[in-house]
Amino acid sequence: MNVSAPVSDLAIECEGLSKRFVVRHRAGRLRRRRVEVAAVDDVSFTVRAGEMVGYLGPNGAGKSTTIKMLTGILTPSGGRVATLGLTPIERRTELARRIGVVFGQRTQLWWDLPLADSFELLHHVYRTERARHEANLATFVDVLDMGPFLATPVRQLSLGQRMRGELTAALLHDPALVVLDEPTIGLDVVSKQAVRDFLLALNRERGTTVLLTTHDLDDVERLCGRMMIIDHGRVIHDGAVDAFKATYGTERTVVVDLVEPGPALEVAGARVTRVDGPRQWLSFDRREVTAAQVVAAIVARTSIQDLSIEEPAIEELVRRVYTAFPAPSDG
Ligand SMILES: Nc1ncnc2c1ncn2[C@@H]1O[C@H](COP(=O)(O)OP(=O)(O)OP(=O)(O)O)[C@@H](O)[C@H]1O
Repeated sequence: MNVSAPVSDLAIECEGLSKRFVVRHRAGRLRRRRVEVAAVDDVSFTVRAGEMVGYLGPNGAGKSTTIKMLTGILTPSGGRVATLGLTPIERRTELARRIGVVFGQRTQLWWDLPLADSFELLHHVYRTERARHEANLATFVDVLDMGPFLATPVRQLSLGQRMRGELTAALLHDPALVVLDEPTIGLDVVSKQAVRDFLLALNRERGTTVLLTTHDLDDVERLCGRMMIIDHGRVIHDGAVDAFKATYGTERTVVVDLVEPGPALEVAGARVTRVDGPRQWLSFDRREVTAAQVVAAIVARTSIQDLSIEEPAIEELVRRVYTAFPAPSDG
């Protein structure tokens, strides 16, 4: 496919991209009804080389389906897509050498072999230069702290250890673009941080383009300059993370565990939205008060045992986008 801009400028380009699945629903005891699902519906966007973009959406929104089309796993039902200047489904092998893909739920590691053996096998699969392979591996083992479990069979690794292995497997061949599907899902705090730091360094030091799907707004906030939100197959928001937060992500919630259950706390600028025994949820607009002010006001009134600050969930943000810009009727 000819793309209008030089390959080096655009890592991903899709226009009117769609994917429809036909599913059969039970209709009565014997009959089944064919129902068409528009998993991705007329999606257009570009990602410049060197960008880090978050692709967010609730369950079933169409994130994985988009990624599968970008990487040549699924054929689009309509529209066009170019990844690193190539039509993915036609140039799958060539593309595979130039991109890295991590699907959180699937593995590209050999289950029964020690982790290190998978890396060695991938060196042969990608036919990377030995010196480059060794140098990359040494860096990744160091940064992701994989030394202690390199000799462990993959099936015995914890989820966090395996995810570090998956990232390494996807990046050993120096891809220009890495596509990550839920890279931090289910990870403990330490592994999450290790994965995020690693991706940031990769982008900063090597200029690798990163597209990641996630449910986790925290991932996007820490990693990406830009976020797209997909819902029911359509991109309903595409813009800078900062601007989005300033518009939609202004509400925060302090969750506080009191030493003793008590009446709803009264704190200027915050309101109690839920009480469960000694635990209370206080929501506030961070343009009006800071979390520190809310916490200080609580501590001045009562003794607390613990507290945390919650970000709004992606489902809530999607709702706010719709409230601000009601979706056009599909008619
Ligand atoms: N192979 C398939 N056959 C039929 N329907 C499918 C298939 N794959 C996905 N779908 C449907 O397409 C829609 C989008 O699914 P997709 O997996 O892309 O969403 P997602 O945003 O990645 O969700 P999640 O966050 O739950 O992984 C859903 O309604 C899903 O049920």
